[in-house]
Parts: sequence; structure tokens; C-alpha cells
Amino acid sequence: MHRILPDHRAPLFDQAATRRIEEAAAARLPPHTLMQRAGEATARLARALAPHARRIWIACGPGNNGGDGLEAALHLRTAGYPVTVTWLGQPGHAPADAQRSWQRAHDACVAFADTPPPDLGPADLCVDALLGIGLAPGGAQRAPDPRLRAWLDALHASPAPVLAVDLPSGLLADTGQYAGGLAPPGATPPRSARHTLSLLTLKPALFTGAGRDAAGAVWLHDLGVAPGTEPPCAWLSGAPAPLARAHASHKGSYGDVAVVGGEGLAQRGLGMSGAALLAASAALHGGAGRVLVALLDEGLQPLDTAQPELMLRRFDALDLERLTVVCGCGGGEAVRPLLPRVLAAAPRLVLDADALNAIAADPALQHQLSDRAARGQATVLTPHPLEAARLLGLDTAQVQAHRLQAARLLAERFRCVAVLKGSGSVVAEPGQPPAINPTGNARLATAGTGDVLAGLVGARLASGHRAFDAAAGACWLHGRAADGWREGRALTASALARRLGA
Ligand SMILES: NC(=O)C1=CN([C@@H]2O[C@H](COP(=O)(O)OP(=O)(O)OC[C@H]3O[C@@H](n4cnc5c(N)ncnc54)[C@H](OP(=O)(O)O)[C@@H]3O)[C@@H](O)[C@H]2O)[C@@H](O)CC1
Ligand SMILES: [K+]
Repeated sequence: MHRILPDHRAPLFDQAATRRIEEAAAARLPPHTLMQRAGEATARLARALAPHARRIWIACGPGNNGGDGLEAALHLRTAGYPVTVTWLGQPGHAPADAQRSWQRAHDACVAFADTPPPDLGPADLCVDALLGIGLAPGGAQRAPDPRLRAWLDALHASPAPVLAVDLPSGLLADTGQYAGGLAPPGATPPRSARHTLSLLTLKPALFTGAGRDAAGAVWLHDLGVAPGTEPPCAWLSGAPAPLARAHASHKGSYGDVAVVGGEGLAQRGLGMSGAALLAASAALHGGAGRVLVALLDEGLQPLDTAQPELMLRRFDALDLERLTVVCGCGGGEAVRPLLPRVLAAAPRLVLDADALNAIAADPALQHQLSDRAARGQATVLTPHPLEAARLLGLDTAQVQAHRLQAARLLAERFRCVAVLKGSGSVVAEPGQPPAINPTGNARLATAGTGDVLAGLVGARLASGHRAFDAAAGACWLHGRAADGWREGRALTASALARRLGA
């Protein structure tokens, strides 16, 4: 068993693959072995997380996830912990493995109750064994059992930390979204710390969508079973390798990034040059050799005195054929007429924000974008879910319901690398499993951090990384900069950009 940390790349397996791995292992092992291992591992982690618990509540569902909880109850009871089990199953009606664990728990005099213990405190522990990978999407026609709903609410509001077995209950393994009727009430974060012990495999849900908040710290126990030849459906990104810099190098060795964006105040009364300057700052601090900025401002081109390294250029003075271009940050409507030239000429291109919106509204630009790959031109799109929805002709809820699939669709449709931003950003390229970024936190939810990401992708593309590696590495470093932020110090996009090289 080990804790999953963002530094190491890890394979992710969807529900179907996990089932196949489980079935193959179960066929080789004596009956009930996997559940016994799962329960023993759960009990071990529970004791490590709450060694002085006065009370442990184990909420067990009707299926085999509940069986894992019953098995853990047996071990914790035997170790002397005061355990209370609430079980949604019925003796004689549970799946065979869960039935056997119920019998073992019953024989060990585990205490069963109809309601959770009322007096849980912060030193106690809840074990969530209600639902695992057997959860189906549900829907309007499937009203959850009232006890299931009540126990999910009690777990959400619990002052005691929660250890989820395999998955936080209600979360769909493949998408990181809740099944119908099983989402926590309101948008409030849980009251106490969350831990998840994933069994056999890591599932995508633990790292994207609603999964990050629900899962908390993630642990993996493979139950002594290797995935064999089963291919992962996605990867959790690890730390990017540091870029080696030869002593005998010069500013031209690390590439030139040109940021095109920042509609001027004069055009529509919406001054957005800050977005382009943030992207440029990120490119600079992300290691680009030279950074040029073409602000889309009819009026004056102000010198950014705080960043004198930035070289201001008019758009038509850019030699697009030899630049890595980051296009769209704060581009407003002014970026639209420039896109045909940028799409045709830039050998390496990052498209963000208003460039994406312009492309979403224009089939001719979409064709131009898709044609770039055949010419060997690299492209990275960095949409947030609404921009992704516009590009795909979907709504935001549809994109969020299947984040991995949406990122793959974007990559395949436009033959490029797509970064679907949000909690657990997804990076996809055609024909390969996508990657989910494990770093970052809610402090990134502030204006301008997306521009910083686009600039950093540009810097990494310019320095010679493959488009997918540039994007995945930039996401990881951008999130890591936020994870290392000092408590009590405001995270602003400009400070984030300056920290990228730290
Ligand atoms: N077998 C083994 O060897 C091993 C199994 N392992 C463990 O088993 C877990 C998988 O067990 P599982 O397949 O029994 O499914 P599980 O997650 O308990 O859920 C099934 C229950 O959910 C219910 N339900 C479904 N959708 C619903 C909805 N929308 N809303 C409400 N309810 C819904 C469904 O109801 P039904 O559709 O049958 O009416 C059924 O009662 C896995 O995650 C791991 O923890 C490990 O120990 C390794 C060895
Ligand atoms: K669970």
C-alpha cells in the first residue's frame, strides 16, 4: 500500500478494465481472497489514520464494496476498536463474497446499528464502504434508498475524517462525476479530511471533476495483483524532467515565444492587455529565450516597465514562420482577423481564450486548425470547460460529465493536443491515452492564471518539447507553483508567473 503523490506518473484503469483484472485474479486465487486482502488493508490504513479513535463508524453498502467494509470491521473489532457498522444489505441477499464477510463480522461480534453513531469527533473515523465500482450512472428513474442518501449526507457532514474504500461513494469510476441523486448537498466542501484507499487499480475519477475534493489523499493497494497486459485508459502525470541547459548555449537555444493578444481599451472599452502580458511573463519565467508581445491595441504600445525583458512588436512585424506563438489571451474580437495568418504560419502554436472562441464560431478556421497537423505544425489548445463546449458543440455539463472523453474528442477532431482545464486538468493527443494533472489547488481559481498556463506551454514548446509533453509538463509546474504557495499570501496571476522559474 502506498500514498499517491504528484511526483510519480501512474497508470489509471477504468471500471471495465478493473473488473477484468479482478475477475482474472479471482479465478486464480482461493475464493474470498481479494475481499479479505481489501478488508485487511482498509483496517490497516484506518488504524494508521486514526490510531486513537474512540469510535469507528463503517457505512456498508449492499454490494461487495460493503463486503470490504464488513471485512475491515472484523479486523478493527479484533484489534480492540469500538466499531459500529450500518449495513444496507441483508443476510441471504448479498453477493457471495459480501455474505461471507458479513458472516465473519457477525461471528466476531461486530456491533451492527440502524443509524450512524451520534457522537463522532475529529479524532474518530468514518469508513465509507457504501458504493464502489459497481455504481451505475443512475438517473431520474432511480431514487436512491433513503438510508443510503442519509448516510452519504452524514459522511459529508461528519466532523470525523472519512476513509473511502475503493472510491468515494456516489462517484462514477470513469468520469469523476456523481451518479444521479448521489452528489453531496449544495456546493459546500466536506467538513473533515478525506482519504481514499483505491483497490487493485487507480481509477480516473479520483483525480478529475468532482473526484479531487471527494477523494482527498489517495492510497493504492493492488491486493497483490498486477494489471497484467491490461492497458491503462489514462495516466496520472508525474513531474516533468528538468530541461537540461548546456553551458555553451545562448538565448536563441531556448526558443522565441510571441504572445498575440490583449485587445486595447480603445476598441470596445474592454482593455485586456493584462492577459497577454501575463502570458508573456509566464513564458519569460518559464524559460523561453526571448519573448515578444504583439498587443492588439490600435493605440500606443506601452512599455511594461515591470518586465523590460519583453520585446513589444506590432503583429505585422512578427516573423510568424520561426516563432512559437501563444495566441488569444485577452484577444477579444481583435484576434479573429489575425487567426488565418497565425494558423497558416506558426510552426508551434498555443491557442487560448478568445482565439478558441473565434475558432468555435467559424468552420473555416476549424478546417485550418485541423489541417496544421498534416503540415507538421504543432498545436496546443487550452480551453476551460465552456470554451471546450463551444468547440465541440456541446454544453458545459456534457463536457464536465465526461472530461477525459471531451479532451480526447477535441484532440481528435482538431488533430492537436488539448488541455481541458479545471479540477484535474486533462491533456489529450490523438491515438494515445490522456493524462490527468495531479497538481494545483483552488487558489488557482483567480483571473489570469489561465493566461499564465498558456504562456508556460508556449515556453516549453519553444524549448523543443513535444506538444503533449510541453502541455502536460506546463500543467504540472503551474499547479505545483500553486501548491507551494505560502499560507496567507494572496495568489495572483502575476506572482504565479514570477514563481514558475523558482
Ligand atoms: N468481487 C470481488 O472479489 C472484489 C470486490 N471488491 C470491492 O467490490 C466493489 C465492487 O462491488 P460490486 O460490484 O458488488 O459493486 P458495489 O460498488 O458494491 O455497488 C453495487 C451496489 O450498488 C448499487 N447501485 C448501483 N448503481 C446505483 C445507483 N445509481 N444508485 C444507488 N445504488 C446503486 C447496486 O444496486 P443494484 O443495481 O444491484 O440494485 C448494488 O447494490 C469494489 O469497488 C471493491 O470495493 C474488492 O474487494 C476486490 C475484490
Ligand atoms: K466507497
